[in-house]
Amino acid sequence: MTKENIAIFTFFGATGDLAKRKLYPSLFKLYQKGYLKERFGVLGTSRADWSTDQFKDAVKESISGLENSAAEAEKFASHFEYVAHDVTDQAHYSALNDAIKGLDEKFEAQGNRVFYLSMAPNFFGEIALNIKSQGLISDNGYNRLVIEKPFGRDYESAKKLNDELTSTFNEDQIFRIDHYLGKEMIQNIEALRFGNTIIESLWNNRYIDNVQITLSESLGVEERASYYDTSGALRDMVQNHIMQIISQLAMEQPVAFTDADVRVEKVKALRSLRVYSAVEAASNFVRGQYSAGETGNDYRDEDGVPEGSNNETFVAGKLLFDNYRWSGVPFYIRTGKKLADKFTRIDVVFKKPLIDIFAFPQQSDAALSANVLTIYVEPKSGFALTVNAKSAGQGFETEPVNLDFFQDAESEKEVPEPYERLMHDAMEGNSTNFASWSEVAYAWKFVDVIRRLWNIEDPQFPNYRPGTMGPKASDELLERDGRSWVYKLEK
Ligand SMILES: NC(=O)C1=CN([C@@H]2O[C@H](COP(=O)(O)OP(=O)(O)OC[C@H]3O[C@@H](n4cnc5c(N)ncnc54)[C@H](OP(=O)(O)O)[C@@H]3O)[C@@H](O)[C@H]2O)C=CC1
Ligand SMILES: O=C1O[C@H](COP(=O)(O)O)[C@@H](O)[C@H](O)[C@H]1O
Repeated sequence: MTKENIAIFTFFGATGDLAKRKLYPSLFKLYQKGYLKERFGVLGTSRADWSTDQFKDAVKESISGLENSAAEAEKFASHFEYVAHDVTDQAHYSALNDAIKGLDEKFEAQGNRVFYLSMAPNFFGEIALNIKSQGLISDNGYNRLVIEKPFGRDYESAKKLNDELTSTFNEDQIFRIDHYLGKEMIQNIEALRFGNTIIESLWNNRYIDNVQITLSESLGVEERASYYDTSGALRDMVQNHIMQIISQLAMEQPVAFTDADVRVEKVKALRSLRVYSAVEAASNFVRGQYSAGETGNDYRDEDGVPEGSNNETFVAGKLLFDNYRWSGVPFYIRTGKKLADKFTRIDVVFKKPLIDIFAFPQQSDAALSANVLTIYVEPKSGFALTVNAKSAGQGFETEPVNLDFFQDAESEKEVPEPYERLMHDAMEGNSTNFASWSEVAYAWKFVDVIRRLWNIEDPQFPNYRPGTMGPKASDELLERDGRSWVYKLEK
């Protein structure tokens, strides 16, 4: 049976892009599924001088197409209220407090509060401090802070932010959103590994040759240059999403499938990630920036990108763990904008059999292929294992064949959107799929070395064409180890 959640949400940045495109539709889906019923309220706030009716209209607009009837949308929107407020104006938090208390009383929310910061990160610390000093914390229900990315821009700034947040909220009240952790197939990594003896027993350096993680995007920087040009692919995708994926792939089996136990293992994995010296970083990481394609612009000529920007729109790298399970197994990663296609996949490449008995005495021309387990995260959800099998026929040739599983359209429909899943988890107090401070800290320490190196070296940009899989140096990174990317473009 679906359990009803009871809470008052306060959305800071309520008129913003993320709130309208993702947060209200996700709350609405929770409402349609019965996780939210009567006892929830939403206070939206930002500087815009909106009335509650205007806010309700914006909410209805953002869920249009999802609702079954106008009455359903109206009923959902009746839980929303708006207060115009500048988060830097301390005195005005009392208005928010009154509105939250009013909603709490109206919807009998028992003092449960979720503060969702969907604003530019430079406001996060200040809002958290004011939530406490201006008395927005309830003393009868729970108080949780959901916080958007980016969490700092290096270790130092992240630490400062964390200190500000933890002066109001305890670690178990802070939910650092990483929407990749809300994706179905990322969550499936744990099921696949710890639910299958045949996989977990081979999940180590005796049997795995290398692991490849690709987060490929076909769009360019679009309208987000002001943010993206100060971030770049390393901070935007590697420090958070890729580090989270890698920690799930590399961690040891948790004692139990609880948030505390999973976090312990993810942190242990990240602690054993080798933090490079500058020299090692230079040889193990490559960056790229896209040029004009047949239609678009060079990145440097995109709207809002400063002339001559050295910001990277592509990263590839090789990561190494210094621990018993993974010593000697490279984890190759790559991500970038304006690549060949939009997809996310993980390829786990197993070692080939030590002896290829079919190659001797020359019974077969074809060498055995390495077994590859591919986790397809998006756009399709599923996994495939390539194994060598005998080709049908008189002779004895082997060929790789696929054992695969893909979710069908029916089950895809059941899969919650990442934000839907994560907001539900936050109400449930389940932080398994949120980044803990220690994970964030270790990820920054790893990334900072590369960033510092790139800040002082002048790159040769642009160095890749749209529609490719990035610069040549990304392929060379693997070729030099006698390997290649499993996913490559057909020539
Ligand atoms: N958009 C996206 O796809 C994604 C966004 N994020 C993260 O989500 C957060 C929000 O992003 P996004 O929605 O795109 O940003 P927007 O710029 O679209 O929205 C910012 C919001 O903050 C409000 N705001 C700005 N200054 C103040 C202020 N002084 N006091 C009160 N309200 C203020 C704005 O309203 P007003 O101007 O009326 O005050 C607006 O509602 C960021 O941390 C971003 O990194 C993360 C992943 C994806
Ligand atoms: O966090 C971010 O992720 C998106 C890619 O997310 P996806 O779910 O569409 O794969 C990326 O475009 C954006 O730059 C980054 O901030």
